[in-house]
Amino acid sequence: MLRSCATRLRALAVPPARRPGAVWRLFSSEKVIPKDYGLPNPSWSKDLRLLFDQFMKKCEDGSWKRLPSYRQNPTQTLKDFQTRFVDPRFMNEEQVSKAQQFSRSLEEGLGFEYVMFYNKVEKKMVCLFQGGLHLQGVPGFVHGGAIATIIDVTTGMCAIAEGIAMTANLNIDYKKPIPLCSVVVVTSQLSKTEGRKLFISCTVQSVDEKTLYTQATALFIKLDPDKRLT
Ligand SMILES: CC/C=C\C/C=C\C/C=C\CCCCCCCC(=O)SCCNC(=O)CCNC(=O)[C@H](O)C(C)(C)COP(=O)(O)OP(=O)(O)OC[C@H]1O[C@@H](n2cnc3c(N)ncnc32)[C@H](O)[C@@H]1OP(=O)(O)O
Repeated sequence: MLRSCATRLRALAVPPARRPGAVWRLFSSEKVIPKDYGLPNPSWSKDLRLLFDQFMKKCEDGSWKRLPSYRQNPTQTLKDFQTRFVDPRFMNEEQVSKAQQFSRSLEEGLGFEYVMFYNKVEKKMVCLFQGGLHLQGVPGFVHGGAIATIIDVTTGMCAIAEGIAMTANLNIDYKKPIPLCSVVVVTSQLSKTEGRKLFISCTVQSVDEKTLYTQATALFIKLDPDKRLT
């Protein structure tokens, strides 16, 4: 398993800016096309590609939607969020412009490789996740903090589908270690809403659904537009 992961990573020896789909600066207009990280790349295993294809098929009737995923939030989304929730005294424009989504900040194939699909009717978010070699905790297995991250991101996107929300509580039961470079399915579902509180359940399972690696519950709170975060 580790060997095949390393083989795929050798295909990534091309600098990021030269890879197809990477962020390109077009010199004439300085227009920047952000890369969508929720699409296959050479580091994706056969398992991840197969599952991706299966979910793309489910998208054809409109019941599921693939979520595009970027390193940086779209400018307008970021502006709206800051204007509504952040005290301007605590904003550092330079830092904000350089900041990246944590789960997308590692090199392709070595960190979090994932794509998410959302079913609006079922209020369900599915994340197909392959944890790379730089996410190691116990030798050969994915670090518990990395597992918590992918759960937070998946439950978080499930919550954000209801409105801008932040994690207030995350409870995780680690039941079996997740082998590095393997593919797992993270499924989260909105189970209950009480006012601004969103209760979300989550499982991390093997592709064949025979192994339950991790189970979690999360509480997200929809942000109150009358309260600043800082
Ligand atoms: C945020 C997204 C922004 C933009 C989206 C754009 C693009 C998306 C792209 C990528 C996103 C990727 C997904 C990322 C997901 C990651 C999410 C995070 O990791 S967030 C970071 C960790 N969380 C925090 O730092 C939050 C820190 N806490 C707070 O800021 C506040 O506590 C809060 C959560 C904002 C809540 O404060 P409020 O003043 O708004 O609420 P309260 O009046 O205190 O409480 C309301 C209600 O909720 C109950 N409650 C609050 N906290 C808890 C808790 N820990 N446990 C249980 N219950 C809690 C409280 O008792 C109240 O209940 P009620 O009285 O019954 O109404």
